[in-house]
Amino acid sequence: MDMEMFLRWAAELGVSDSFDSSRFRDSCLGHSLSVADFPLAGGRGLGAVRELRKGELVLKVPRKALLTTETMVAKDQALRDAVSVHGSLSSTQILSVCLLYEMSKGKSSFWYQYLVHLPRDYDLLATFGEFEKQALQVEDAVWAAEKAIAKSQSEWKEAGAMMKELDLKPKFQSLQAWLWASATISSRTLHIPWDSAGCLCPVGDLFNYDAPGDASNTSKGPESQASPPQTISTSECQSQSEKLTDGGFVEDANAYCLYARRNYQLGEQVLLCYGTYTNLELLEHYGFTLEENPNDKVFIPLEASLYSLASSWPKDSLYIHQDGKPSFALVSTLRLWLVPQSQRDKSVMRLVYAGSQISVKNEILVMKWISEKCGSVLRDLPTSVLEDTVLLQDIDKLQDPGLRLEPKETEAFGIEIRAFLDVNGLWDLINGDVTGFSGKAVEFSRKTNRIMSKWRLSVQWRLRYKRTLADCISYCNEKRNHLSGV
Ligand SMILES: C[S@@+](CC[C@H](N)C(=O)[O-])C[C@H]1O[C@@H](n2cnc3c(N)ncnc32)[C@H](O)[C@@H]1O
Repeated sequence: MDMEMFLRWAAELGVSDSFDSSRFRDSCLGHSLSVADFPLAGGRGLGAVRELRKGELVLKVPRKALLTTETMVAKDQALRDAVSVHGSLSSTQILSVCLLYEMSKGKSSFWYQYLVHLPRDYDLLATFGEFEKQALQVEDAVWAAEKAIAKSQSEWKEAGAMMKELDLKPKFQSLQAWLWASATISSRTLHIPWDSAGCLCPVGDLFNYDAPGDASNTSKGPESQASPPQTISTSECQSQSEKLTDGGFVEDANAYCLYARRNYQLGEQVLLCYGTYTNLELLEHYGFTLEENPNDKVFIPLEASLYSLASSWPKDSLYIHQDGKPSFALVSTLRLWLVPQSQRDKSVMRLVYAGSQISVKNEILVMKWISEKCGSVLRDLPTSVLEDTVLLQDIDKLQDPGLRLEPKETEAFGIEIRAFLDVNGLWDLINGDVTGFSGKAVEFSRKTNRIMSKWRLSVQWRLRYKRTLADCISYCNEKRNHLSGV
């Protein structure tokens, strides 16, 4: 019902998924898209209500509906004055303050119908507590979380004077509120050319994420040669569709235009590509990871001499793909590194830069080196793939709203789950119901559930990392066997 009011409000502002927005005053959706729940791929999202073709315009959001610093300031003199005084803040900090200010207006905000549908909580790295952060285990990831947390705190402090000047209520000035606003902006804004902070795009920010590289599928839906169904002002935006497979602000239309990035069948979730991200970056900026991410990269610690040798390949090109294959640059660098310095002559260098194998012996050494390195990284981590798999199952049990644990189940809990229950003082709650006599399901507080979701994401991330290393070991060993003719 609430959602219906929101979609009607958006329709009144001209948001539309139809060629003739004036015919659809009750809802801005229904011609191409509808809001639906996709529990395995992002939760609330947009589904196709008919077959959609790649490149077709599926949603148009007029400029006046967008939440940008510009549109918010245009409606409020006090905000305009504060923004002009605090020009030293970054545009993202300014947009965060504007968003909190707009939230503080409650029902009197022009965007109230949109604001009430924003998520209450986020799982971005900057919102992780100590326990969830340590659960990432891998040094680079823990460091990324620390950096994100510290950045949010310092940005919040810097924006303090502006929030004070706007006389925001204490709850809107809190770090908690700041984390909410900056996570909203990080995970929901779309790019606009006139403000690097981007814009919040009502309805347009309901699209869930599809990794680039998967957009090539054209076989599922109808063939693109068929004559196009009538779509919204296609002519206005078509010239842009080559450049923007997913969407962008179109000056001529004075609106944000979003396009189908591939063919979709009726009922399928319509996805948007927000960019190319590794799983750690997805976690940092959007608060989720993908089990299958063609852009994921696993970095392993390498010797300093290897980095200096790899000057032809940037440091961030030395990694392992999610499917376990070492990157081209990593293999090339190692080929050279494993040749004794005295033998690195012109012919060797030529082979290395051409991306060719130097010799069977060298290639075997390369595969052995990578496999052993991955093995040692895996051994040095506190838990194994198997332990993490069991832990994820246990977290899922704890997250089950109808949770009723048998005593033997809690006795079998591993160290980490015990530590979680200790740190959060939850043993009594668990044990109280373990007797089974109460017949009542264990109910965790909202705060505990939030921590659990983040902890689960950390375990999911590190498990995916370890699986990639294990796959890399198999890949290298297979290659070695093949090369040695085993
Ligand atoms: C722009 S919003 C998309 C709409 C969002 N699901 C909602 O209910 O408002 C982006 C957020 O959706 C979620 N999300 C998007 N794509 C996802 C995916 N493929 N898997 C899991 N979560 C996803 C993440 O929480 C992300 O921060």
